[in-house]
Amino acid sequence: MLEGGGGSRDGGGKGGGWGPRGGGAFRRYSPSSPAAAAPEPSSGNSSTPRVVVRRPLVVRLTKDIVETFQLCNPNFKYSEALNPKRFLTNPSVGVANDGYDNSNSDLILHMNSVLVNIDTKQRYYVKDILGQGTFGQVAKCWVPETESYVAVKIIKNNLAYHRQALVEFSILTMLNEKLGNDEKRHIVRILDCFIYKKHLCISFEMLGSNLYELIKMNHYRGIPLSIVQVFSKQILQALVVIKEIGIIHCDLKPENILLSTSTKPEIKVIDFGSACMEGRTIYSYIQSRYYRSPEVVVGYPYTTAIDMWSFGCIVAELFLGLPLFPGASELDLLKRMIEILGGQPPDYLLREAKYRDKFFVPVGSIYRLEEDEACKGRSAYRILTEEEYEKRRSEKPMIGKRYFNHVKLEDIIATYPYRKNLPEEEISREKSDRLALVDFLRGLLEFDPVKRWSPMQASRHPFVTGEAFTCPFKPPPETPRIPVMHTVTIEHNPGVGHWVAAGLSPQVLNTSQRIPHNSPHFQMVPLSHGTNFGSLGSYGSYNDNAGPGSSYGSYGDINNMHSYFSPVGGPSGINIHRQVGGSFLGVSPDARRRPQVSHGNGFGVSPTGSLGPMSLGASPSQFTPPSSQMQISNVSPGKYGPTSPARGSVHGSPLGKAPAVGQYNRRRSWGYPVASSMQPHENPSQQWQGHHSDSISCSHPEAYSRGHFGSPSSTLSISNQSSWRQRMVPTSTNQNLPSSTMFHTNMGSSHSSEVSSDKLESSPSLPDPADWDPNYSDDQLLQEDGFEVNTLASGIANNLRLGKATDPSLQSGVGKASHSHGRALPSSTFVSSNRRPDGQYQAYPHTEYNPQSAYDMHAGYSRLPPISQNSPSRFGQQPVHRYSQHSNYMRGEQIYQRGQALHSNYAEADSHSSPNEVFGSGMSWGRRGGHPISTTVPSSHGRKDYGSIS
Ligand SMILES: Nc1ncnc2c1ncn2[C@@H]1O[C@H](COP(=O)(O)OP(=O)(O)OP(=O)(O)O)[C@@H](O)[C@H]1O
Repeated sequence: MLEGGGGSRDGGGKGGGWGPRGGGAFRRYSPSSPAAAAPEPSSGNSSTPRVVVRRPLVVRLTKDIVETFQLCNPNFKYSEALNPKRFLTNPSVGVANDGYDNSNSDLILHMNSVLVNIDTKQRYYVKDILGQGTFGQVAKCWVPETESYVAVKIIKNNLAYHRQALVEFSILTMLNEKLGNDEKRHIVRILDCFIYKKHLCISFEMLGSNLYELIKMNHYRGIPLSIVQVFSKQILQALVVIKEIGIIHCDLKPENILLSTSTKPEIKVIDFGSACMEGRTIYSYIQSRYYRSPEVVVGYPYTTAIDMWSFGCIVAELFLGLPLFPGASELDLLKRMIEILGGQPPDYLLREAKYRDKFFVPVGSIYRLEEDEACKGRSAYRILTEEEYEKRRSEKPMIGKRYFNHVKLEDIIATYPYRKNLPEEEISREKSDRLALVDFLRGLLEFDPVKRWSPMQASRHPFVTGEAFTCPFKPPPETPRIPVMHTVTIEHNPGVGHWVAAGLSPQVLNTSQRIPHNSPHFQMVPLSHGTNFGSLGSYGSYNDNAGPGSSYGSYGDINNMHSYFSPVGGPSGINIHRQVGGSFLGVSPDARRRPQVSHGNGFGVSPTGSLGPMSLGASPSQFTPPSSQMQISNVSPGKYGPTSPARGSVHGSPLGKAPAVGQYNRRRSWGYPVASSMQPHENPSQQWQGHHSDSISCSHPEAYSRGHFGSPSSTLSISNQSSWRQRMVPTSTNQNLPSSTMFHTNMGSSHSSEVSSDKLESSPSLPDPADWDPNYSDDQLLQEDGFEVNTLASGIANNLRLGKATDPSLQSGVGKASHSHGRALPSSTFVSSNRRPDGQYQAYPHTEYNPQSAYDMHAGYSRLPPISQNSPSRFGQQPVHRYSQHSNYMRGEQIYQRGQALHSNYAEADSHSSPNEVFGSGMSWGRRGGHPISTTVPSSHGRKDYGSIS
């Protein structure tokens, strides 16, 4: 760079530095200036330009560049808007929604994009992408007012995803309300919800890495038991609440448990996008395979107990660093369970299981009585051998390698290498802790869902409480009842309903649906009129005993008992307009049956205090006047994209989350005939024998009631959570909800929706899962149950429309209320669908790999080191491998990697690490002296190469 001595402010640049501050480098441009007019001669006189090299060139060229330019030209003005955009969304070419959306229906985001909640004027400045998937994108956003970051999930401009996101929103809002400001809350906070450019946006508190990433950072060595214990306790606290309000998460796995940004070891459960209500289980293809419960695998009606199975798998994996059941296929998964745990799913369950014959063969009379002494201990079914399976299905089952040196759970845990240099007394303490762990896992990984411990029971285990473990744990009864009058207040509003101002009912009952007989689940359930319970948490139920239809949150009688789900009243972004007697987001799946209900018979359940009318689980009378009939389309939910837990579905769900496919083969299918999912609760007089117990009886199944959620006065509004750090939305008496996301019930509009949706779904074919999923078969695309078509999300979407269009974007697209249909329909892109031979549709998102996804979700939030794009999230890996079989086993591949890495790394074991070191520098804890992996495969693949586990 030339420095004109004459022009230099410090007299020839002597000691003046370079640039505007140092002077000497530039001077204001002036046409009359000799320097500007003509270069100075390069002779050796005093005005000879000279090269000044004081700081690195790049620094000199860029530091204070704006001021430098302004010095040169006072008219120069810096405008960020003129900067070239750094796109965060890929592809970044706008092809729909006036150029705002890409071909995947994703909102095209770039650095510093601003998302605005039009109602509250809250602005979110996009700084990065935290995750991208079929649902849309999760962006890390800056909120200037609070000077903090939030995670905003921006849903694709697509009806199916939109609906599904509403379900997630509803459920999370409900959970958030339930939790209030509970210190011990371990469920992600939802902060705001709004529509921006036709995209539903949900903002969450910002969290850090997930548990899988944590394990990975620890080189797939288990984390110390003390940490496992802390996390277990917290996850259980979350599960207690989730169960209390009758929700099944359906996708619990390490990836969906995130570390909080606090300095304590604290986790939060995320991703309720697959969740459903107990008793309203539509989809049988749920849960990520490694964490899939046996009853789900064999197709038996499931309950919240499936989350406990997943939880057991997670606990084991946290300790071992490896998944306990890394099944390469469902047969393999079952075989591993049977091998490691001993035993198998009980006969009563197999008898009723939809897919029993796919995995089991009868080896005796299936009608023999379990109590029959001669048959005791012997099952009427045996799992198929690989050969039998192949013969039956004309395809070889995928069988993965075994990674542990031992077969039985007890041995795997006991022989897992201790951390190096552990003092003797530490070793003996850990030995005892491991015994407790085994006992704990036994209660969670119980084949019989009835005997499997509930969250409340598990949380009493010495492994969690830290008490000395001496003998097999006998859990307390599940739902000890407490007198209702001590816990609830009831308002009676004739014609409107009752509101139990406390708690939400945990359990759903729909006795009108298939109830397996001869099942410990159901056979002992003496139902009678008026014995429907709206239970209050897991500690009590309210027995109104007032006759048919008088149950809280349910209606009907023994033959037709229904429950409701009207979860949202609204967090800040959502409003509910009550029309024709009430409106709700998350209508009752039973809507079609409402005519059966007599007006005013039902009761609603409402959380205490802040909630007004219109409850979640309100009586039908509150939702639907006798004269009006909520109609929900009879078409299959899947047709429109089930709101399924099966979002990730590679198999079926139009919401198929392609990105997730690569990691877990998250095959899911559509609903199966919903069977009643009564959750028995034990007769208080009976003592559970824990997992050793054989005697389980069901007393009254609890009617599923829902506390009011979304009252108009509402209260449920997120903005009421005054202590929330991220309080985006000003408390407003006007339901705190942005007009942009107001929902109106639209009675009787289902048919039109059907038509609309049909159109949407008629797009061209996409890859068939059969092409890449080894386990795929058409019959696994589960048929939808006609009744259950109208479930949670379906209800939400089919019967609501986005109202008040203060957001211009609502004039069309997702936000647009269809006059005739009353439905929110995206104007532009929809998930491509593929009509299957069985008449159902499948839709697949056009998700592409996003090379830009080297997201640093940790920066500034977690003390954990940043994770490279290719390492951590099994979801973060986008669909390069989407339709590849290999992609399904990516994690297995990692196991190979682990096997290799272990040998070199274990020497640095730090035996004295404390739990808190997890969050301190490095991962100095959890290192072990060896590893129980028996099969070490040459690691020719890098982490990016997602090879097969087998
Ligand atoms: N509150 C949060 N804080 C930080 N990151 C988050 C948060 N919520 C989500 N993420 C990131 O975004 C990713 C996707 O979020 P989420 O799991 O809710 O979406 P999803 O479509 O349901 O994903 P999945 O395919 O894993 O089921 C997560 O894996 C996580 O990395």
